[in-house]
Amino acid sequence: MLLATLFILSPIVLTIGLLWQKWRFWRRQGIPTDWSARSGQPFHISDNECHRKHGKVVGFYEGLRPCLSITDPNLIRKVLVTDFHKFANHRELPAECEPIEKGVFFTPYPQWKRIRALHSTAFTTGRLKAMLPIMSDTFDRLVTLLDPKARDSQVVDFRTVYDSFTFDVITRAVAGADTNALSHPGHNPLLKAIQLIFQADLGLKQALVPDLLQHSINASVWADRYPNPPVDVNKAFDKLTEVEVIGMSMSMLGAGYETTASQLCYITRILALKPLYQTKLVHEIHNTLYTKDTNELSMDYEKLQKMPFLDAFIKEVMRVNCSVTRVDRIVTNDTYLEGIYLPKDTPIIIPIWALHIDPDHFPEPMEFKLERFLHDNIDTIKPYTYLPFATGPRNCIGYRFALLELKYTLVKLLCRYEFVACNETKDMDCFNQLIQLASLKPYCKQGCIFIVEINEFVACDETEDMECFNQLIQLASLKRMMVKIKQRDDFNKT
Ligand code: HEM
Repeated sequence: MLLATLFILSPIVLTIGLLWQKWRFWRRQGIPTDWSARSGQPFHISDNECHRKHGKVVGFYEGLRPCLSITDPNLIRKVLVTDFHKFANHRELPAECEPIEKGVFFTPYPQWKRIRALHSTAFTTGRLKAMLPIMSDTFDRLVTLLDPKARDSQVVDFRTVYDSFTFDVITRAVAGADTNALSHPGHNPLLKAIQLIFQADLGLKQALVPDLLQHSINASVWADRYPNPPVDVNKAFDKLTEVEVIGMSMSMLGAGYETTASQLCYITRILALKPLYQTKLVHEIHNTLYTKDTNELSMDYEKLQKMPFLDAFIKEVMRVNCSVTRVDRIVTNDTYLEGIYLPKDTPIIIPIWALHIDPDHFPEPMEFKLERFLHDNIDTIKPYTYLPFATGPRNCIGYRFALLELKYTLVKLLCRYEFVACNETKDMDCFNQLIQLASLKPYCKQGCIFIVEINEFVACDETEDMECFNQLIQLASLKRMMVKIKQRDDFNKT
């Protein structure tokens, strides 16, 4: 009897002992451990909660695997920049799924180095300047869509509009394909296929099944629009296999349209809610771009770089509303990070949003204050605390393109339109505060508790708001951005 009991109990005891050993990994090293159930909450919320509660270096577990999350600027510098080769990779895809795994985002070091170098040729200053006509032409399509709505002061869902706009810009500029998503916002098959790739619940492999995507890209790369592609780009493409070219196109399209569209949504919302910024930006546009002799506005790459108010405005929008709320790195081989032992394959998380709203780095973090990024104050921002595009050798390859597109589009929009907050725009603001409020509650561990608290708060608001808010929580991304648009009559049209 005793033997039988021992026989049954020993594997259980052994398993518990093993788990105990594994789950003491961080404690043994004196690193605070976050035990909260992270599932059910968007990353930015759980990351922020975890750092508010435990400090700037926190361990947690994904199953048995230890993971480290850091908001300490010195450690971030080491991981992203100075010791880059030890932490060079993003997480791998769950299953083999060509061609996206051959794209620059997922390719592991050292192969990544070659691919990244070839891709970088697409974002030199010369090439960015050459992309301005594409942005201009695509903006004209946007105007065709928005003008009738602006004439009637309609409420527009800018989410769908900007998704199509940025998708057209990126497909034309980076993949040399023109799918004209703006002609039917929300109904473009290629855009839908790309969106599927990023719906986590479908699984990447399944989402890639539509041949449509590959065929579209294959057929269109450097087709009609670029019968004679620039020599340097041709050379770069020669050095990539066909799968790598497709992987690259998918990485660029995927990484390049939604991120930028989200920022345009946030920009539009802030402008609508704080009209004073529209006035100030219009003032700067007028002072910088208006030519007295010709009585016209002229815009080029250099002039756009010399607009400090515009620059600060966009930076502050990106601080509070990151498109990418966290980045990760994987430890390449067993190593130490400032005395912390990290076995091979340990994920390291850099929670960008939590970093951006840390009051140690940005006083009154929830206040929209673009002064932080104006010349007189910029030096007060500590290095490695503001990272909308991350930093170091594996930072966002398209960040200069994205900033150019944001600035260009914002200036053109403001020359033509005025944005006015409607009820739904204001609700969004309230929802954002709610998310932040909830995220500051240190002991709100589960998604359900989180929602109960929201329910209490929302009880006096309309049901529709709740629906919209739930979408926000679930997807941690913007589903809609409703703002009223009006024709501007106080400005020369460009
Ligand atoms: C506002 C817009 C954008 C934001 C906020 C953004 C942000 C980011 C961030 C945070 C990363 C991760 C960097 C890291 O892991 O260290 C990233 C990577 C990347 N981004 Fe962007 N991005 C934007 C627009 C774009 C655009 C327009 C393109 C393409 C033209 C692009 C292409 C990429 C690619 C290919 C990577 C992977 C780089 C690599 O692993 O070497 N992004 N982006």
